[in-house]
Amino acid sequence: MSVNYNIILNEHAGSGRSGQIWPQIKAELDAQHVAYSVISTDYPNHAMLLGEQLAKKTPDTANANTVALAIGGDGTLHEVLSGIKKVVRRYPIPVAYVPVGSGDDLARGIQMSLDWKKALTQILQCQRPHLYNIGTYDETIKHQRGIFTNNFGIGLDAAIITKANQSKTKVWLNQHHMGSLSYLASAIGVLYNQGGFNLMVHVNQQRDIYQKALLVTTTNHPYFGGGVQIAPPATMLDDQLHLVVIEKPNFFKLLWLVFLLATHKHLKSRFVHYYSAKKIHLIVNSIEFGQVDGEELGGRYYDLYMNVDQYPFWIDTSV
Ligand SMILES: Nc1ncnc2c1ncn2[C@@H]1O[C@H](COP(=O)(O)OP(=O)(O)OP(=O)(O)O)[C@@H](O)[C@H]1O
Repeated sequence: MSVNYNIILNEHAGSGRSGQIWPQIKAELDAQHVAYSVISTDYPNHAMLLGEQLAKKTPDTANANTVALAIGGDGTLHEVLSGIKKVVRRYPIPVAYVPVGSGDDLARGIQMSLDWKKALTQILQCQRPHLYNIGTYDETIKHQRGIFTNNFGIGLDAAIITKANQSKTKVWLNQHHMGSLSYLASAIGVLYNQGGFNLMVHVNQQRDIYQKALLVTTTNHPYFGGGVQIAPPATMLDDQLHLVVIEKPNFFKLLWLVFLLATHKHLKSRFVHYYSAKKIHLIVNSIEFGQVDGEELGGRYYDLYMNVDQYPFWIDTSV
């Protein structure tokens, strides 16, 4: 099947690494006589509008050969897919991305190559769409709906992402091809300052109340923060959302928890609670940082309903 790739390019992803690599990607596409068009983002969140425009102009027919190809990080793919999903379609447009951002956690989550050349091959040699889980959310206080390919986080992870996105260290680490460390670098200061908050979790018939939640992350796959395995058992193929709640211990136990997290043993800790379900309802009645796929939501209250859905990706990770 001959495919037409509609490229949405964020040259700013990976603190500009994406823009540096793009000429090489273009040369590869031209050498392989791939059919494509390309539009660059002009401002933050522009990829969402470009995704929406693509969904509006693409005929809603079976066997359409359009693929939306994001070039950037997880945030760029998130924006493209969010824009596409604004348009109700019978036949969804498959999405793909070349992971050239800072964290690239989705690529890790679906076991896609983190090397852009190999990742491009996994896209170009794909023969059919592959269905993966995505999350959908409905936040009823601010009446905000959306999707997440990776995770929706409240508390510590969101505070770390907010700090990383504002830090000069992220730029330096990206320039030295260590972008995934940028979240770790920001974690150090935030760990000490982040307070515990009140959380209600409603999953299936069960309601749990936490007085001092520190991190509340609902995820589709194991990774957040550039390769940290927050939910090791999660997979994007199991039709489930995975929720990890970490309660705030004292500072020394927190350092021990960080060690457990680094060695993937944190789920055994009494401060860590793990849920797996198709639907998750969370209430947070204090103002806490939030993040969706690494994009900052700012500080806010939450009355959050999340569901699992599926979406076609034009990526063949067996290549
Ligand atoms: N033209 C632009 N000017 C400034 N910012 C832009 C522009 N286009 C996109 N952006 C912003 O760039 C940000 C970073 O993109 P993205 O999240 O894809 O990369 P990253 O943060 O480096 O990687 P990751 O999400 O994988 O950690 C997004 O918030 C996006 O809105």
